[in-house]
Amino acid sequence: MSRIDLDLAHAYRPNPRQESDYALLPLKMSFRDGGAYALLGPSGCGKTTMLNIISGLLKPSQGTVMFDGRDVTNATPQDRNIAQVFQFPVIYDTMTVAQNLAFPLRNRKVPEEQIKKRVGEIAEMLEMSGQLNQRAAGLAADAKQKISLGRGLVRSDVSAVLFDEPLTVIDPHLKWQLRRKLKQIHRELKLTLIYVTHDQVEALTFAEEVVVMTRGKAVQVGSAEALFERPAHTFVGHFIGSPGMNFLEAHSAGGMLEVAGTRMRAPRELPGGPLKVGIRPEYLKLAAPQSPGAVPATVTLVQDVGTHVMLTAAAGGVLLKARLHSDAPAPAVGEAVWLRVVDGHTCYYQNEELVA
Ligand SMILES: Nc1ncnc2c1ncn2[C@@H]1O[C@H](COP(=O)(O)OP(=O)(O)OP(=O)(O)O)[C@@H](O)[C@H]1O
Repeated sequence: MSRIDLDLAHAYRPNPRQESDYALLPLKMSFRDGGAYALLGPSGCGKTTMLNIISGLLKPSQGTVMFDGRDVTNATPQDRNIAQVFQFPVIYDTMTVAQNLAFPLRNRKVPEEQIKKRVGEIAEMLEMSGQLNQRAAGLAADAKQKISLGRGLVRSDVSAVLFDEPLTVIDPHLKWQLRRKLKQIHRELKLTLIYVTHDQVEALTFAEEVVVMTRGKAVQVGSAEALFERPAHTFVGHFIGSPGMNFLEAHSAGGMLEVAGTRMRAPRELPGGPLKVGIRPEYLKLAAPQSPGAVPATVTLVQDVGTHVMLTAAAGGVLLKARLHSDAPAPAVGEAVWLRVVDGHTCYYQNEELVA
């Protein structure tokens, strides 16, 4: 297992001049030895580029990749000792499940006894013990992908295991199980795992730390809780959560804050000038008229989804979402309400970056 340090940028085109020429803007990042990471972001943000640079399939156009302090920028994936699991199964159809799982070990001339033991362990973790002697050709797509996962995890001496959207072909029910399995396997094997996905639920359930990416930038690296409670960038606020964080234009001066046309005392020290106030739907609450931290709003939609009521209300030219308890009486569409937008959970942004 290795600690991985990146200090690099990548442009697919020669002579990059502007930000948009880069698939990855200059970044410095470290992956802890034995950590479970997810690279999360929308299509085209640079996740696969970063993964391929780590594996050695792609050389960064500038900068370095270090494994345990060793410069591996010019090393091949084999030299880096990386295992990779791709979106679609990469297995040998003519071999049995056991032979497929054993393949990476036989390649490395691991003694047969150890191979048998390790293959047995991995098959058990993936609940494939009963299929070990079956030919891969006859198996369903998700069983084949489980073999691919197993082949990625079977060697204990790899620097890291990299996954590129490995659950795409898996049906939703099994996806849930496999995500939990991978987490359990990580706890047992303590491998360094890096997992690319555009699905926040997948990232947040699997990883200890999630790297949130947008347009060639890693905007935040943090735990699920940190990304939820203190998004470092408005993009993270939008992207994480369902629905994402609410944002309102605000202005701060001399200890006072004006939010959506309502002046209030600033709850803590804030930088002066224009700000964005961010509050998650989970923390946005109905409040008494004129109460501290609240702004007036008009209800535009009330959706009772059983576990909670999702309220949509217009304030300061934007639509805010509030997740309310189902058992409390919900206001009606068209009703004038007050919503507490400023409390202990509120985050403050300037130029899209968290400032308080
Ligand atoms: N081989 C290539 N040549 C030129 N441009 C590329 C190449 N591969 C990717 N890109 C561009 O680099 C940017 C980042 O792509 P990348 O595939 O890393 O994103 P991603 O986040 O993995 O997206 P997806 O989830 O769609 O795979 C995109 O603008 C993409 O069009």
